[in-house]
Amino acid sequence: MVATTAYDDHFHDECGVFGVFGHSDAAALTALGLHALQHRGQEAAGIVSFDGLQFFSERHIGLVGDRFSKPDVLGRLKGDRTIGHVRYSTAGGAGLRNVQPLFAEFAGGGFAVAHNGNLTNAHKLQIKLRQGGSIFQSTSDTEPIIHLIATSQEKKIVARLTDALSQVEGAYSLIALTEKKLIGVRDPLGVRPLVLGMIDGAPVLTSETCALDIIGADFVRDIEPGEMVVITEDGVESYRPFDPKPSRFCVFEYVYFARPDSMVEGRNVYAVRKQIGAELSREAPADVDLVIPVPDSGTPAAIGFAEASGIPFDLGIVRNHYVGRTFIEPTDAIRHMGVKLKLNPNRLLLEGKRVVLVDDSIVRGTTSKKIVQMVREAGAREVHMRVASPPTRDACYYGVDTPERDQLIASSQTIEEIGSAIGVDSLGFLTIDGLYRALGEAGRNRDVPQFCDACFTGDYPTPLTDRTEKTDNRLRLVEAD
Ligand SMILES: O=P(O)(O)OC[C@H]1O[C@H](OP(=O)(O)OP(=O)(O)O)[C@H](O)[C@@H]1O
Ligand SMILES: NC(=O)CC[C@H](N)C(=O)O
Ligand code: SF4
Ligand SMILES: [Mg+2]
Repeated sequence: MVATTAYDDHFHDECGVFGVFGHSDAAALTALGLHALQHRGQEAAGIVSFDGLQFFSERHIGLVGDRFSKPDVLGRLKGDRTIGHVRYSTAGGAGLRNVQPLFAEFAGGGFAVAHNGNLTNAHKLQIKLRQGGSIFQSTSDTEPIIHLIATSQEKKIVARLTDALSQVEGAYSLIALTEKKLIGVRDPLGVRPLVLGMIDGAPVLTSETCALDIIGADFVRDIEPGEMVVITEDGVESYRPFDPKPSRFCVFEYVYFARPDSMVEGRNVYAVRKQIGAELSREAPADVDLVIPVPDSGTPAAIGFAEASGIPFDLGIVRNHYVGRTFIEPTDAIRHMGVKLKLNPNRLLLEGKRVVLVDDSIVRGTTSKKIVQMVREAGAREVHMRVASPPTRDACYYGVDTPERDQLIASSQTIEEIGSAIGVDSLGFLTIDGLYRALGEAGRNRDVPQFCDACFTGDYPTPLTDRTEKTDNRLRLVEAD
């Protein structure tokens, strides 16, 4: 049986995109770029290329390395321009028909699109489009964009895409490939990242700079919120098709999602996480012998906590790196081993010690409870916990697959109650202003918040139309993956 592990309760990464225009190794570079973005989505991956005559598409369930490392697969992706995607589904299920890039034949030629984000009015749009005659091939929230482009009254693809995107709500960093163009666009709030790079004179668009590093491309700049870049053989052109708005980049990218070695909106993610740990040590100090990270996601904040507090840092929990997000679970007994499949206490180090565990976030609290128990059983005398983000009280609708609000422990329990539920001697969270300070701000601007922080504050920066209108979008065809 292939089942989801006990870790499936948490915030999942989202998706990653990568595109290159005008390079003889386009498909191989894209596969490498997607490999660097694997942390953003492990369910499926896909690449579409164009060779001047035809488009080629390879979309597979599974990891990039498993599916896109073979010469025959890359050999089928002919041409000097490609776009690719790694997916963690937020809408429509994980089946192959929802794996991106999505592709459509328009009157004006082929069109492939890869999307990071999630649309909050996709169901409503789907219903309206179906009533108008559209036939949907997937249940992905990305597909309505294709139908909106197809039915647009505008002439040129850039105007048609703008027309389509002006009707969608939510978050998107998109890249699209046509016969003549590679297009990149970020939603007006810039919730998800997108950067421009350059390799051997060929422009690259991708989610994070770590995907530029792996192929040796230079980082050129972030695509701005609300900006559309159109790359052709003549170069890179920039458009501002939407009304300007104050940006609301996802603060959780800094806390958890982005890779620590990426530069995101001008900040190094690792440096921000260390700064977050330093803020946390000032806001919620702990009188202990050791700072222990919950690996890997809690490690940079724990280093920052230790440096700022002067308390020694040590690896009191060791992680098994070969545990995937989903794997074969032969029996229930093994499934119930839960967190031990992934994490193991470093007993000699913990015995008799007062320790503070530092993790990036508490979602349902189930992992934290098991880790605390495990560290106590390994002999720790006191176990305190400090969390490098505010309590997660609300779900995300912008490209991150989160449990619903009622599954989030902080939505119904106070910090003291969470502390006793997970069994710690003391529990402290970073405040929302502390998080903003770690990002170099004086604090959260209540009138015009500088980031999206809705999962901490409930302050959603766009309408949540499908949710508020309870739009029904039942899956009519259920396919095997
Ligand atoms: O409060 P809980 O619901 O129990 O879970 C919280 C944990 O879940 C995430 O890690 P996860 O184990 O998913 O993966 P990671 O290795 O990416 O940190 C997160 O980083 C916390 O460590
Ligand atoms: N996590 C994402 O960004 C996913 C993109 C898109 N919403 C999908 O479900 O495929
Ligand atoms: S709700 Fe949270 S995870 Fe989602 S975009 Fe906003 S800050 Fe990021
Ligand atoms: Mg974690």
